[in-house]
Amino acid sequence: MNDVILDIRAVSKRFGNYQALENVNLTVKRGDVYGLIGENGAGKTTLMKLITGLSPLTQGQITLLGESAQHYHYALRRTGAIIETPVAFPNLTVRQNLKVCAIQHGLQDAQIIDETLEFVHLVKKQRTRAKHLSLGQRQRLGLALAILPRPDFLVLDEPINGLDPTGIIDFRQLIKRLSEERDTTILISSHILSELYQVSNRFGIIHHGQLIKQVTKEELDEANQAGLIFTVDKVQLASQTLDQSGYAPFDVLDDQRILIKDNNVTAANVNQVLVENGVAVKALTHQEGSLEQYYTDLLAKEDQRHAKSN
Ligand SMILES: Nc1ncnc2c1ncn2[C@@H]1O[C@H](COP(=O)(O)OP(=O)(O)OP(=O)(O)O)[C@@H](O)[C@H]1O
Repeated sequence: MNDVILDIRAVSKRFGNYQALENVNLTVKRGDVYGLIGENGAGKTTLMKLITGLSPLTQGQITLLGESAQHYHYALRRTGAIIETPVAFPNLTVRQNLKVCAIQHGLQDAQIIDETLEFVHLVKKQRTRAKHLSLGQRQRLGLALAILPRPDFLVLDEPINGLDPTGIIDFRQLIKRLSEERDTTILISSHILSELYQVSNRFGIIHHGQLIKQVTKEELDEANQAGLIFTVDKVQLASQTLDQSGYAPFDVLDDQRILIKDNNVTAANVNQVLVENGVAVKALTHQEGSLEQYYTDLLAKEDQRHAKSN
């Protein structure tokens, strides 16, 4: 079984004299929810258009679902996408839009339309014309059209743009369900990094048309020191106790605080072990890995490096 769904090799894209993408190498593996991050104009949409065949490459090679070059269109049949604004026929109802999509994909079964409507929570709006939907409902219709043929791979360009907080939470759950229940591999971009952090397991950072970093969530958490922080009275004794009890990995942050990096440990258990061994726990905090912090630090370093080399 091939575990690489998308393999981008040395891809460049030029618009006239403007180099929008330069020597991009990126890999999406089966089951990934891959978060693509970058400033306005960094090249995210351009890359997604190349992947979905909406725009031709200037240089390089893209292999999608094992297909490349003249067989690429086979892979596109198994790929769904929302690039920029979702496309639907404004005068058709939600259901009619899905029906047109089903016919285009040679799907006759009415059940697939019902299932899709249920999946995106648009059953009650199925008789509403697309032009009368709210922004969040339109985004959900866009997603419905993209997932109706049950694609193996889904490309979502800023799908949560403009949604209200409930809409964002709703969309997050839809993406998680697509990944967990339907095994869809997803490439998603967003400027809302806290949201991207919650749904993605790997991240790619594009800066001025170059992919400057690919990082897993674990690596990011490690870099950001995510985990449980115990503030204790005897830090050395606490460290010995944790060592002996197998609560690794952990870091002694200073003379009062210890960070346990494993997010799966139960705070109550650690607390009990420490107290039983004569360590008083004064405070306990949960430190989240922050994609935003990681991203801004990385960009600052990158810009510094760039300034030095000029
Ligand atoms: N058809 C085009 N002709 C000329 N330049 C283009 C074209 N499409 C995109 N560009 C340029 O390529 C660069 C990358 O644009 P792109 O839309 O990929 O950025 P982005 O990372 O998606 O940004 P945003 O977060 O603002 O959506 C921009 O400077 C843009 O102006």
